[in-house]
Amino acid sequence: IFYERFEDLPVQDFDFIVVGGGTAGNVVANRLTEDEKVRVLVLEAGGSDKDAFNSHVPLYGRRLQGSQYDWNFTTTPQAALNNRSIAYPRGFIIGGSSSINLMVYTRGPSEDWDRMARVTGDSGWTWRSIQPYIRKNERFVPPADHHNTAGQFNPKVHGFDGVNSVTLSGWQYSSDPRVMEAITQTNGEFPFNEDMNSGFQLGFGWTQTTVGNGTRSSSATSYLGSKYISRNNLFVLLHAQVLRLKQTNTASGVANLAIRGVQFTQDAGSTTHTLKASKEVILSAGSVGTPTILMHSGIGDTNELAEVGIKPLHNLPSVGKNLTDHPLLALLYNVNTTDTPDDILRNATLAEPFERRWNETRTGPLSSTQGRWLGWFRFNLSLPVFGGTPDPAAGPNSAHYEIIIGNGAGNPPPTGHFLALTIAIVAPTSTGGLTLNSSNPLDHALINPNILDTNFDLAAMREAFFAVNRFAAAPAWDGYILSPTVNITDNNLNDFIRANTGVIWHPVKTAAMSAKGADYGVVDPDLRVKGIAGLRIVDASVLPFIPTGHTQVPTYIIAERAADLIKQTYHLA
Ligand SMILES: Cc1cc2nc3c(=O)[nH]c(=O)nc-3n(C[C@H](O)[C@H](O)[C@H](O)COP(=O)(O)OP(=O)(O)OC[C@H]3O[C@@H](n4cnc5c(N)ncnc54)[C@H](O)[C@@H]3O)c2cc1C
Repeated sequence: IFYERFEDLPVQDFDFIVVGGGTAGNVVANRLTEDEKVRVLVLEAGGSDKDAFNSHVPLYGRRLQGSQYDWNFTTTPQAALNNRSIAYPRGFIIGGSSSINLMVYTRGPSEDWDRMARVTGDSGWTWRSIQPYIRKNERFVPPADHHNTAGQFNPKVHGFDGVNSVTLSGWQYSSDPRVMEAITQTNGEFPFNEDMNSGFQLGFGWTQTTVGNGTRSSSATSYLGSKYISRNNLFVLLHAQVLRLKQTNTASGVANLAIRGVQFTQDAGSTTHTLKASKEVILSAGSVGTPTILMHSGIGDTNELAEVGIKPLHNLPSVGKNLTDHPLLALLYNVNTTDTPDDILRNATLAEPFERRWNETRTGPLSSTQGRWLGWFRFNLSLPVFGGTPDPAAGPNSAHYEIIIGNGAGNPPPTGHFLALTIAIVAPTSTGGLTLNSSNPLDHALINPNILDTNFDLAAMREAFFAVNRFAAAPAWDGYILSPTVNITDNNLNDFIRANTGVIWHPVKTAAMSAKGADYGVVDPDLRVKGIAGLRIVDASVLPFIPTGHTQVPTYIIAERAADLIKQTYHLA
């Protein structure tokens, strides 16, 4: 049941307290409360998604950025991006970032998972081992327009009985068949892949999204859907911002440190409450929230904490380190058609009939995202431009860059119709970090993804730019693409990249998993915090490498397995 005020909670003793009702946190809360004897409290800083219209309409997904449902973080000035600070959205709403993201569904290549298993020494993370968790999460459903999807995905590699809806686009645009034509015309450089979620990702395929019945499927709409939230052992307290974790034993010495207490506020710190879990606290506040809470609790690099006036409790220098994200560069092309969502996105009057249609039938252009196709490709690393960098990819079948084909501009200017060919570098080598600005847990942390810091990442962006130009030059686009919206030559390309690159909002690694006994990392492969009893981390921050794909599905998979690991520990049903 959802609660708005601490005073309304009917009980105060819980087996588990989940910090953050986001993508991962709601999975854990759902699975643990399958056992009726277990009582779970979720503390979520944001509010309800009920009236968040833009969160439910797939086409309007971008409108959540910068809204009341966003934490509205910004990065520190990014040296390689002309010192620009860029917006760093994270969901401030039940469902977390799954309620504000762009819904792309990618599991990454099998090599991502096998590398994670290898490095952490836990075979439970291999591609083969995680298959049951993919199935527990995924419910593949027909698209909103019920078109024939034969050849657009491979049903053999999908789950149809999970909790979280996944589908193909339910609205077709005239650009779509041209993509297929361009694929066949580009001499095998950009091959077709029927299903990038099979474990083999390379090539172009149709975008799969976390949408069902023309509506966003978030961890809130799915894992906290009506049949689960009505459980009388599941309690979700909204508007509850966790400030710190609290030690719950008094014995000194790291080996005995136990943390099962949580201090939180519902009124920006005027009043605080402290609750204790009898079994575990599960930290699921995301790649920004989780290291921030750890550090304010005295868990992190002891010297750095002392510098901002925080009393160190437990030295774990990897907390907040190695923050990594995917650099993103959108290339817009003017097109010779009005069959794009640009008009709907910029003009409320033109949007009105489509909104009515969506309200009545959950169909039409609002039922789908702008993302049409995704392509995953590798560079020839022997090119001098890469300067001998060892292959940063997870393996020989894992991509270095991604091309996202979107219909229409993300934020359309007042006139024009567009095709967006957006580049993401999915095997970046730059890493940054997250540190505290002050000892006040209500202050935002300093977030530095250090985008394009390395020569490899800049060279990769340049090469991907040339690749996109080759794809856009295919005859299939004759009469459709009129021109790029900006004139870029080899000479001004670096300037263009530095002035326009952003991120795709996939921060990871800030509380990374490492092998048991490793002298780095924050959690063991079973996601328990190293050297602390009673505390686990379950969210994107534990990923030890940035996925070769978008991060929500890896997060869901980690959360599904984490729930199983917790159940095993306590012999739960
Ligand atoms: C704009 C945007 C677009 C994206 N697009 C895609 C996409 O298309 N496909 C994809 O795969 N991935 C996408 N991602 C990334 C993906 O959504 C995230 O990687 C994933 O959702 C992270 O899940 P999480 O559980 O780690 O964190 P979150 O889902 O962010 O959950 C963290 C939760 O903790 C809460 N919280 C934080 N601090 C506190 C605190 N102190 N007290 C209480 N609660 C707290 C937050 O409010 C939030 O609800 C996108 C992300 C963004 C922001």
